[in-house]
Amino acid sequence: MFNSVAWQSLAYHAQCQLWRRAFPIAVCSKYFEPLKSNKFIRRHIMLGPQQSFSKTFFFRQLFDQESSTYTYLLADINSKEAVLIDPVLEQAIRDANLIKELGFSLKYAINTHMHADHITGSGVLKKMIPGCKSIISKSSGANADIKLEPHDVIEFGSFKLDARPTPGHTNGCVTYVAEDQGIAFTGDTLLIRGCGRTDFQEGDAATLYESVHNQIFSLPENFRLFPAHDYKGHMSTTVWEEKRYNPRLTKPKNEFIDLMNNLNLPYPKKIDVSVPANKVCGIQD
Ligand SMILES: N[C@@H](CCC(=O)N[C@@H](CSS)C(=O)NCC(=O)O)C(=O)O
Ligand SMILES: [Fe+2]
Repeated sequence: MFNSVAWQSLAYHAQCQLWRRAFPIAVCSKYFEPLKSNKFIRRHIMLGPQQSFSKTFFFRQLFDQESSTYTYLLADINSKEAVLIDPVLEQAIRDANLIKELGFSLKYAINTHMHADHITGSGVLKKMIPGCKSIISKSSGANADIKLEPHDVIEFGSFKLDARPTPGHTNGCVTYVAEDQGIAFTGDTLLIRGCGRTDFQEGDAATLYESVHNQIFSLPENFRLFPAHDYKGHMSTTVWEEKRYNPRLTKPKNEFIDLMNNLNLPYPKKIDVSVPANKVCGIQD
């Protein structure tokens, strides 16, 4: 459980305690102030160990530069069953080629929500890969082969994803949690040091705040989080990090609502084509 960083931190802390005894208050409070509440040690421990993946769990993060969207390919290496989370239309050939090359069989093209900034690849992937089914939540209002109810479980090989409802950015937003791998795919509900906007579709800041605090921040702190977008070059985060450093979601609820209602962001460039197409889970013919 303790890695070398944690041991070093504890050794350092013990050393500091000895110094404190030898030189009370004046010297020590100046130099060892950060250790006062053990924050230093906790930071080292929580930034350290994250759960490793099972030996047969395949994980690949893919990126679409134009929309800054992350797509995730997950698979069971034994059974070869695979899923794609949040595929992008323009990257469908890239994704299908990768799946073919690796010898996987794509069971599901899964959406975290009805995207407003790009067209999902799930419709086209269904055409390209016979047997692949599209998935979105029932509360998204979109059509798909499978419409999820809250906490439905998606299975591929020996792995599963729990569909936690996290409305707020849209009504149908879902965070997919792979409990046994210590990871969650947050869509646009939680972005790294940010969150999805709440000023269109069925956006609601208070609902998003509750979703994050009840469904995401309640996960173990060492869980890794993978969002649907990042605009600053970051790739993943953890529950521990976001609970401390997310500049929006660490605010009290009333301040968060105020901030979200005054973001004044321009609408996504492709909103007028994306939303109608995503209502049917992407282009179908
Ligand atoms: N410039 C982009 C759209 C950027 C944007 O609005 N992103 C959304 C997620 S996609 S629906 C968002 O929620 N952003 C949160 C934020 O704080 O930026 C485009 O024109 O496509
Ligand atoms: Fe979105």
